[in-house]
Amino acid sequence: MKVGIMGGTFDPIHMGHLLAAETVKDAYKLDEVWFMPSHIPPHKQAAGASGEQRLDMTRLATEGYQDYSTLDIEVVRGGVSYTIDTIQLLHKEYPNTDFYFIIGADMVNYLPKWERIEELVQQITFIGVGRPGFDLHLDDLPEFLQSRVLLAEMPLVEISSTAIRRRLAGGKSVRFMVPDSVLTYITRSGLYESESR
Ligand SMILES: Nc1ncnc2c1ncn2[C@@H]1O[C@H](COP(=O)(O)OP(=O)(O)OP(=O)(O)O)[C@@H](O)[C@H]1O
Ligand SMILES: O=C(O)c1ccc[n+]([C@@H]2O[C@H](COP(=O)([O-])O)[C@@H](O)[C@H]2O)c1
Repeated sequence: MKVGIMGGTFDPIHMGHLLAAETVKDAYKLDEVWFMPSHIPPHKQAAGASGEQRLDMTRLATEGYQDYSTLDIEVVRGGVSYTIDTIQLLHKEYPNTDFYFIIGADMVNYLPKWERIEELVQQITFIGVGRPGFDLHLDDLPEFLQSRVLLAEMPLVEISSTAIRRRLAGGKSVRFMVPDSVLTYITRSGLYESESR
């Protein structure tokens, strides 16, 4: 089985994440995509919403799609969510599955700084997608990475969780930027009413 892992802070999950997953799934004929909220992201400030809230929103966004699901493994593990630790666990639990890690162009450029990246690229293939404001090409990456990163073309989506949080704090609409079920959750729980970061 071929499974895409869409890792993220998902604070909140938005249409850019969902479209990236779908485009890669289609381009590389993956059987499923598993969305995986991190506990503490390795390279940025801790999330605004709690791990449980980000899991709830991710579950709402993926439920009802039989080829999408949500993995709670990093939130349950706690601590800083280094991908190398997670992938080692996933390989143990699913020895017959090929994993592909889906990332946006910002993360492709940042790959050389990932924890134990030399080891990680031996264990997983990355698939990068475009994101407005970030160049997506592999020439600047070290050679050991270039052959382990595939690219997929996707319609560029100029949406970020940061912009969504800002809009909500400013009382602006984010309808159609996030799934309706996620918007209802945000509104009911009063998340992002003020700008925390
Ligand atoms: N609009 C987008 N198009 C393509 N990829 C995206 C987009 N938004 C996020 N991604 C990718 O999805 C993954 C998870 O992103 P993340 O949850 O950090 O969202 P974000 O919008 O970048 O958040 P923030 O604005 O809080 O930094 C990353 O690999 C990121 O590059
Ligand atoms: O393992 C690392 O060093 C590492 C560094 C940066 C990002 N990641 C992972 O990449 C995914 C996207 O990261 P982020 O911070 O954009 O949500 C998420 O699953 C992170 O845990 C992992």
